[in-house]
Amino acid sequence: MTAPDSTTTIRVGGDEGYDVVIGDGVLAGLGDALGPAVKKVLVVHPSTLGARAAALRESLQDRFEVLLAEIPDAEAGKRIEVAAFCWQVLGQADFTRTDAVVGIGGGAVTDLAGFVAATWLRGVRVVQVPTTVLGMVDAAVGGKTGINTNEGKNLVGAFHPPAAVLCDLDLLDTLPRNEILAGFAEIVKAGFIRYPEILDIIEADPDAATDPASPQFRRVVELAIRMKADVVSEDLTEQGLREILNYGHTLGHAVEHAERYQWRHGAAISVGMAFAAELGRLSGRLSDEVADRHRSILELLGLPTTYPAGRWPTLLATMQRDKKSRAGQLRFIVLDDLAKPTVMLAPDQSLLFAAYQEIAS
Ligand SMILES: NC(=O)c1ccc[n+]([C@@H]2O[C@H](COP(=O)([O-])OP(=O)(O)OC[C@H]3O[C@@H](n4cnc5c(N)ncnc54)[C@H](O)[C@@H]3O)[C@@H](O)[C@H]2O)c1
Ligand SMILES: O=C(O)C(=O)C[C@@H](O)[C@H](O)[C@H](O)COP(=O)(O)O
Ligand SMILES: [Zn+2]
Repeated sequence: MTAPDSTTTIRVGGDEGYDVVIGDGVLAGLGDALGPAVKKVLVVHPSTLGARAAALRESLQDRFEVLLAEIPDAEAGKRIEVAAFCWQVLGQADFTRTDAVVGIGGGAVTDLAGFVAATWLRGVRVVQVPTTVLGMVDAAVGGKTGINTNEGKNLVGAFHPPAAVLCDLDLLDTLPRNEILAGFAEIVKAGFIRYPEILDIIEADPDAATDPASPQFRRVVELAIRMKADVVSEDLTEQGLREILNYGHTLGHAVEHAERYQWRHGAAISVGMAFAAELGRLSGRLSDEVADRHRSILELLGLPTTYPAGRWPTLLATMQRDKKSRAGQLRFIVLDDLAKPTVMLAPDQSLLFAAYQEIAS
């Protein structure tokens, strides 16, 4: 496999179509992505990317008035108080509807920055600059924005597609290895629900696949983004098809909540996919081979696939608030086979418990 030294552009369709641009150095295109009408720009970033954000301001300030908003790291940034802080900055700077927000950071930052952009004056332009693998392949693409509440994950939010997504692979140079691996949980998800080629590439050589300099990495990242772009182009507001992107998330979000958001999202989703595989197997939909492949590939990547047995009642209670629930009935995404996701409606409590027993530690 030869590494593409060029830039790839994946178009997301729909009423407000936009490009996801992937490659080395693509951040240089940020000024053009913001567009000619924009006068003021708020760059939202975590402290870990303070130097990057300052450099960005330097590079943009001959064309725009640039403000920086440093927010708390990771999930601590996805809170209403942090959104209120950003609204205050925007208000004090007289941001108008022709101004724009830039989110530079991992998925937590792009979710918060997108939410601020969605709500300020009922919606201003946002350009997303994901700096984690997870942000590039999933969070920054698709226009789902939001924050957490005490009761659960992403319970408040809006669909607000970005004007562009710039996936500058150079930004991954400083990303710790455990964050790269956490991002692979969403790449594996894309492999199970749409592109099994992803699974083959990872299994053939996990070290190469997870090395941002390798052609294998570029291939799996692009396949995952293509999958997400195709799905959200067809169903932005999750009326149907988009629910497949929630594979592993029903239990995964409950694990994040139980862990008070101290676990990586990818790690929680890994446990959630192991659980979804068992649901598929025990309900007679999924072969042992495909179900077992979940655990083996996730463990190959050093991701967790088990969770303490005694936590089941708490997890079950939290899952009731899952956004896919309808009239108090739980709904899970499960597989009939590789690349054949479907909805399982109101599964019996005994089936859920039995599936949990299979992943309980
Ligand atoms: N909106 C969506 O469609 C969507 C999809 C998937 C996940 N998400 C959300 O994304 C979040 C998880 O995103 P994440 O895994 O990127 O976590 P994150 O945003 O918490 O970032 C992980 C850590 O990496 C650090 N970091 C980021 N970029 C770095 C870089 N280039 N170099 C060094 N350190 C860097 C951050 O400071 C943070 O400590 C969750 O809140 C999840 O709910 C949203
Ligand atoms: O984009 C989507 O749709 C997804 O479900 C992608 C998920 O990976 C992501 O974690 C998303 O934030 C979950 O959304 P939620 O609506 O279940 O909170
Ligand atoms: Zn996710």
